[in-house]
Amino acid sequence: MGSIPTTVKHCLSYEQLFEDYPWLRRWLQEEKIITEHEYPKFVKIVEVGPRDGLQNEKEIVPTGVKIQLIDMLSATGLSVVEATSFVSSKWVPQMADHTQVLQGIQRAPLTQYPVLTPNMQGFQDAVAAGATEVAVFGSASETFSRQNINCSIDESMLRFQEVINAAKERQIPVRGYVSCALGCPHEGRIEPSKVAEVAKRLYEMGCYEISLGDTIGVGTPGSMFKMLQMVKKDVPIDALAVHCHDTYGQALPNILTALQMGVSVVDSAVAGLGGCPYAPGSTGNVSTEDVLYMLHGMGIQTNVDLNKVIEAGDFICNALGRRTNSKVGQAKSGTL
Ligand SMILES: CC(C)(COP(=O)([O-])OP(=O)([O-])OC[C@H]1O[C@@H](n2cnc3c(N)ncnc32)[C@H](O)[C@@H]1OP(=O)([O-])[O-])[C@@H](O)C(=O)NCCC(=O)NCCSC(=O)C[C@@](C)(O)CC(=O)[O-]
Repeated sequence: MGSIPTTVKHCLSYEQLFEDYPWLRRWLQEEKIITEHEYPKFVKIVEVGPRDGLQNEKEIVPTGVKIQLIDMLSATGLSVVEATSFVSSKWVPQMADHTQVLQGIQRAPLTQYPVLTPNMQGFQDAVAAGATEVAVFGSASETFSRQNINCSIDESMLRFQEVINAAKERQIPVRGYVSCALGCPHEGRIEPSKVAEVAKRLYEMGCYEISLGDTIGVGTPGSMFKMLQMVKKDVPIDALAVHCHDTYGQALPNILTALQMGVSVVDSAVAGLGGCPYAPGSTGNVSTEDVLYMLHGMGIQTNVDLNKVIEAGDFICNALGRRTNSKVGQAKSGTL
């Protein structure tokens, strides 16, 4: 029997075939013809600890501590550190020092420091304070939208459009959040089609990335899969991020599910800090340390130094007088 011509050999190599046609692997997986997964080679971590992590703290965290935390996180190699929120201090007193924080940090050249801006007032204040990236935050739940930002989903979209238009004029990138993507503290289950609708609106309005928030951490790999399957029909997978709170201990499996579906941006908070003041019962975000440990163990690159994140976690936990929520942080410090 003669040797197989090179072109045919190539056709016989699945890896080559998948490299040439990346959609083929996903289609075969979705049709359940193959069950192996292709993971992204690089994952971008969006560190939300200084904002989402601290916004719900009862005692006001000194501005100097927030600044030192952000500076320590900047030194880890993180390319995004969400710094603060330009929201009403009556609603979220912990973020009242937004301007001092943003102006006090030492910006690393390759790191972005987005801030939350719910409306034009927040946007203008953020720009005056030197913000170079902002985020608008909507919800897939009507009730949560009213509780969190005091308006309906439709009204919020009008406000966000104004912010996005003004940001475009200044070439300021805008990130979009969709809260309650896997459940709402008031309405319970949220239809994936509703999440997809809100995500699509934000994307079409000009948000470069849409972060899908499991605000109260009730999702499972099953609900994450169904939700993402719906959303990715309307928003390119490359423009999606996942933002998982760990209330029911499902954050890492949920993130793994998202990675298997092609998501390559993950929000997390150092030491697993956090919770939304308007989401009763929600606990902290998945910890950055645990996400990094999982990703690095899988051979996925992040350009983030895990040991330096653990140091930042130790610093903020000492300042708050509390034990880290990160399993990796606990294991490394021998306090498991
Ligand atoms: C959106 C508002 C401001 C509406 O609040 P409102 O009371 O409806 O606002 P308003 O337009 O009626 O104005 C009332 C007062 O607020 C002031 N005001 C108006 N806008 C601002 C502003 N930007 N900054 C500072 N002050 C502001 C405004 O100037 C006025 O002041 P007064 O005349 O009474 O002295 C309010 O509801 C608010 O601040 N909400 C923020 C809630 C929040 O920060 N939640 C946590 C973040 S979301 C989250 O954590 C979820 C996420 C993103 O992590 C993803 C996930 O896990 O799902």
